[in-house]
Amino acid sequence: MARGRFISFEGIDGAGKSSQIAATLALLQARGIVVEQSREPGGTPVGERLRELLLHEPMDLETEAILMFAARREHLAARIEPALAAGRWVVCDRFSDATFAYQVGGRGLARAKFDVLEAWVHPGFQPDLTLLFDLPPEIAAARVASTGADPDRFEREQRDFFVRVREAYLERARMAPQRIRVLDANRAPELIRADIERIVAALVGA
Ligand SMILES: Nc1ncnc2c1ncn2[C@@H]1O[C@H](COP(=O)(O)OP(=O)(O)O)[C@@H](O)[C@H]1O
Ligand SMILES: Cc1cn([C@H]2C[C@H](O)[C@@H](COP(=O)(O)OP(=O)(O)O)O2)c(=O)[nH]c1=O
Repeated sequence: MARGRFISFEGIDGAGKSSQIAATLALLQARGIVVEQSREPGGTPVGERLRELLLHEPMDLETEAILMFAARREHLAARIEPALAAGRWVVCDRFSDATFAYQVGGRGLARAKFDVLEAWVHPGFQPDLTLLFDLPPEIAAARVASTGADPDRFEREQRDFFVRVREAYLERARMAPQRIRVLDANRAPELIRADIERIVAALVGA
């Protein structure tokens, strides 16, 4: 049986990932692919409990980075690896590129420490495809505000933080241009969906 594929969605808060993830799942299912949806931090009982802490409890930066990777280790072991091995695809809202962008880029975690954690938790493993939703932080912030939901610890950060997060995402994309596809997220949802359909169709056919 062919191994499943792992697709991650990335971008600053309010980039518009959520609705496009739903459309992508529908697209894959319409092609007969069995696909699981997940998210980080989260995706497992342990991971969801860590998510509660990470999103709401103030903590030291290195603690934050280690907990992100602890949740990820559990996610890989309990969910992602078994699904891919059984031929199922996994579509995930965020993965390690988010730690590079938020903890290294946004908060200033030493890059060498990120590299150690990443090499420990998933040596040689990366998503087959990452869709990076790129847009100016002020537009994303207006979208987040318009939802009226209570902002979490990350969403409460100021513009400068998201400028750094965005730049780190783009730097990461330059390091892995085959895997990370940058989408202009400051467009109508239908246009973004059309790009995703094209990119995902190529992966299905590959
Ligand atoms: N392309 C778009 N143009 C304008 N508004 C959008 C677009 N995509 C999403 N939104 C809106 O922006 C808000 C945040 O979108 P969401 O998908 O939750 O972002 P994310 O999951 O990346 O944080 C929602 O209210 C959503 O309806
Ligand atoms: C996976 C991950 C997420 N995060 C942050 C980014 C987001 O602000 C937050 C949760 O992500 P997300 O699920 O996108 O938030 P929401 O449900 O509000 O759309 O966690 C990191 O800082 N580092 C990471 O490694």
